[in-house]
Amino acid sequence: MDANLSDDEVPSLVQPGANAKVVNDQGEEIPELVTSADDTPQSKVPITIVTGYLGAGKTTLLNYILTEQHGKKIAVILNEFGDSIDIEKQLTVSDADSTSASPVPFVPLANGCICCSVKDVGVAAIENLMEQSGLFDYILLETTGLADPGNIAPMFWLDDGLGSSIFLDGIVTLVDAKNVLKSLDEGYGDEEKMEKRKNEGHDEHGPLLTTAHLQISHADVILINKTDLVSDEELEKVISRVQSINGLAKIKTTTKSQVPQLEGLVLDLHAYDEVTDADLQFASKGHSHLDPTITTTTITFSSLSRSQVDKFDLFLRTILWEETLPNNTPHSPFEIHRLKARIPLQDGKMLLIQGVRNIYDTNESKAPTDAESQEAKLVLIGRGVDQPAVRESLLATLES
Ligand SMILES: Nc1nc2c(ncn2[C@@H]2O[C@H](COP(=O)(O)OP(=O)(O)OP(=O)(O)O)[C@@H](O)[C@H]2O)c(=O)[nH]1
Ligand SMILES: [Zn+2]
Repeated sequence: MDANLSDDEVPSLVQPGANAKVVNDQGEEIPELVTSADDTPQSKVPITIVTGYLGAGKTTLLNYILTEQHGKKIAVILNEFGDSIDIEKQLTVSDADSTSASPVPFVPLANGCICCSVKDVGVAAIENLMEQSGLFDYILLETTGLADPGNIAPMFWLDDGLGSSIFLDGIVTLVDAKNVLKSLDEGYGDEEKMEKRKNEGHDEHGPLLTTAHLQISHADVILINKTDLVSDEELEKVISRVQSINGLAKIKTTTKSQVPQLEGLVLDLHAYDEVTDADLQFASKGHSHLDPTITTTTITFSSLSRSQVDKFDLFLRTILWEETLPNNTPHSPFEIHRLKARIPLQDGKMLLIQGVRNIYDTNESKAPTDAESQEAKLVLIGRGVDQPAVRESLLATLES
């Protein structure tokens, strides 16, 4: 399977403005802000997506969790989300079969957990599973080694049908310490592969994105596993490389996927409903350009007035939906995988923004406490995000 997915393969349900189209006098479509979900009600079941390259230790992690004391009834789903084309097929199948679908087979496990091993059923399986809710209060979804979390996450984050019963808690990516550098370099310097992609009509620039990049750039927690197979020196190299790609994720090293604690590392991450000061502080500690393909960049600026909020929103829509900069500012191509922002407002409130690929969600929260940074921060993960033009264009848009 070709794991290097491009934008035109993003399933239509996550396209911006797909639900609501507003047209102005000139007949131009005015993009609508993705409206934020209300605070997650208690009845919603959290889902953690466990991803990672082939053999990285995903199943080992799930088995470890199921034998640990965590006081939760966890449903484990082994799934094979392929690329977006498969997801669309799965959605169609789920519609056609929803009345006749047989109940998902459950296998009882230790600790009151249940396992439901479904392959190639995708969203339909989870919907069926939800009909049995009450049986469990947490879902762990193991995706295949080739899945792109950037395609999977939005289905659980914003899709209304599913969003009503479950919510995306976070994405945990397992990394094989022994093999990850090789996987990340796979697309680099491979002229033949790049030529083939160009001929297929992909707009490539620079080294190819590998599946390993996609899984690291979308992660909220990264577990660098199999530490027993590498030297301390090699491990340091892996940590630096992973950090240079994704400066937002929490990074932990593990052997046999044995995480030091479950809470906050695998369960209850709240990665999509909170944007903490600490998250962003970590990202802005500075980064090296160890990976030529994907990096994290942090743009800081001062608090915004109400009228600047609209300008900020215009900037976001332009970079996320048009993959360009406002006012035709010249720039090299860029592609944003993940975004978080925490923006103090001059009226004392705080704007919290989350994004995955081209969808984003804005929430307003109470004023920051004295201990928290009063500086506005926008963190971007993706390719080409650290070019000066992005920062300059944001500042110019805010001042316009
Ligand atoms: N040496 C070593 N082996 C490990 C470690 N963690 C897992 N393994 C082994 O690596 C192999 C793959 O682990 P899995 O947990 O099945 O990996 P996975 O990510 O689920 O693999 P796929 O589902 O095939 O993508 C198994 O034989 C594990 O026992 C570790 O920390 N060190
Ligand atoms: Zn597995």
